[in-house]
Amino acid sequence: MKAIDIIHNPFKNKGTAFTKEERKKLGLIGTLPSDVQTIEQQAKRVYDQYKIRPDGMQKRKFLMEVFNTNRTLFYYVLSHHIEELLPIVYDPVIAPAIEQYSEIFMLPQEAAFLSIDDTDEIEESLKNAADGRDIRLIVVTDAEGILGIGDWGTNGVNISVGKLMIYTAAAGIDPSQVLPVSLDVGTNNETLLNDPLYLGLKHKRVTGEKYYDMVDKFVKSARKLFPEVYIHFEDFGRDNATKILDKYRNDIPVFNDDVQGTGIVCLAGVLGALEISGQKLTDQKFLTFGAGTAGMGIANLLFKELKLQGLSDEEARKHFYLVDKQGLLFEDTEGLTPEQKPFVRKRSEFENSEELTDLEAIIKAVKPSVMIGTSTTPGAFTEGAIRAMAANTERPIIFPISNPTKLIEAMPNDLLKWTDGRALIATGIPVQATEYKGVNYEIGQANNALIYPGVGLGVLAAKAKLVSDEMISAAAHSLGGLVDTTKPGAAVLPPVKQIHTFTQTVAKAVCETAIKQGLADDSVKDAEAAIKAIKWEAKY
Ligand SMILES: NC(=O)c1ccc[n+]([C@@H]2O[C@H](COP(=O)([O-])OP(=O)(O)OC[C@H]3O[C@@H](n4cnc5c(N)ncnc54)[C@H](O)[C@@H]3O)[C@@H](O)[C@H]2O)c1
Ligand SMILES: O=C(O)C[C@H](O)C(=O)O
Ligand SMILES: [Mn+2]
Repeated sequence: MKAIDIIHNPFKNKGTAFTKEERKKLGLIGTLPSDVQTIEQQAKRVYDQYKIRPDGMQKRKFLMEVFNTNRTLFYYVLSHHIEELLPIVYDPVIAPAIEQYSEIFMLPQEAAFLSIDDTDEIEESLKNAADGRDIRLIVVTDAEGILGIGDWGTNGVNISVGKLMIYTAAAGIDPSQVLPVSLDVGTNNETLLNDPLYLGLKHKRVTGEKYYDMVDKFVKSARKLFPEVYIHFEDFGRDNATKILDKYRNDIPVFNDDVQGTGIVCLAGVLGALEISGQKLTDQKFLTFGAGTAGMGIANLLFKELKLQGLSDEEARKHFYLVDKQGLLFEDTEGLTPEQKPFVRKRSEFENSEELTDLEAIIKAVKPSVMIGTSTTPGAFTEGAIRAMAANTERPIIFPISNPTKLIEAMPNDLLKWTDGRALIATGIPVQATEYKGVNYEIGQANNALIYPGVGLGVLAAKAKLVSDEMISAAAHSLGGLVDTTKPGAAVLPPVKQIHTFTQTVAKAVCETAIKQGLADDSVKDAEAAIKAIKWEAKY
């Protein structure tokens, strides 16, 4: 290999840290400045440069340069400053980076770009992008529902890249074993279609059979080329997310982060909140505001949990109230999705069912104790609605988790004010602790990023054949007991700064459950040892 190929390969490059011996052996003599640096010195240089960049996007662009040049150094810096850098490489700054992808494009970041216009090239494309690497984990998106910002076509590849960064920084997944994938099926985003710089296919989204055939071809080619690969689906549209998950989940290890990852982090958050309030899950009434991919993923996981706690199917269903664009969802509501149908209510339960299209009126009629917002509607949790909720519930559990920041249903400081400090809150984006009447309230981050890296590490360590409901439930429960709930203002979830530790906890729970269920590879007997064996560290 030529010197230039080594220095320009982010998996191999060590930059100024190549030792004298390595420089000699690799033909790098004279291609670098003389001083040989340690990774600590390089990291200081990177971090100092990062600090002087003026805003989130500039900081992100700078970090992407490091990512493009030297993966080990990038992950060293990212994992040492995870709390500070997470919002830059991931949500919320990832949102404008996706919107501007075509304009600021520099390098394809070793992603695989699959085109619906050339489906016979899918296998070849995956192979080229992997470039001989042993791929164990794929994050794939068709970008129809990027966060809450909608359809971003091939620009959405950034979410695959960003989610994978967190896998490595939080859980120690080997970055040379991952592959971001963009399924380019076209876009319905007019801004992109009219943008001469747009880098994706310039036609409307292909749907129906042709679309599902492409997804299938991708899944089959990926499993053929990389027989153990675990496939994480991200930000597919509402009509496809659960459908695709259900198609594959009984055969191969797959995960839909918006459905399952969000379900796990919200269940963990609700359990954390109930630890603080001292209440029981089976006594709660759940209102999901936004009954789409994430909202139904959350409702379904809470529903399964109620059943695990002894409730019958029928009893458990009674605990749920779904609200979507149409208002409270009833049996006769037009446009129900297959996921929503099992959870709808009867009009006869309410005297004023016709009026239940407005959140405040719904809250007054339903009296929920838990409300989770995945509606992509900023400010939807109004003062009136929240005061109405607080009037019926001592410790209302309120999670406005729509992303990015501009779409959040309410900000924690308002929720605390409107409930006189009684609300138990978690948000999707990171929010600083906030003071109210002398108490410092820590705000838990109910973002699936707290969960999916640990789930993935557990699945990969187990070499799991499938991702079962039991593994999902074990992940949600494993976060319990990590927060000191006796402290006034305690968060409902553990803080991001502890992500390295609790990711291990989640991974162990997932891997142990796989072993117990006979879903792990026969060679895997001890979860902790299996996790340790695959953990990658950012060092030369
Ligand atoms: N924090 C997390 O970990 C996390 C995870 C997944 C999704 N999310 C966020 O949740 C939001 C939704 O994501 P999704 O994947 O479920 O999208 P989705 O499109 O599948 O679902 C959104 C739902 O909200 C409904 N909706 C729109 N306007 C509404 C209104 N005014 N009132 C009530 N409902 C309304 C839509 O009809 C749809 O059913 C996004 O902002 C996303 O960023 C957060
Ligand atoms: O990406 C995130 O921040 C969480 C989630 O997957 C989302 O779609 O909003
Ligand atoms: Mn998502």
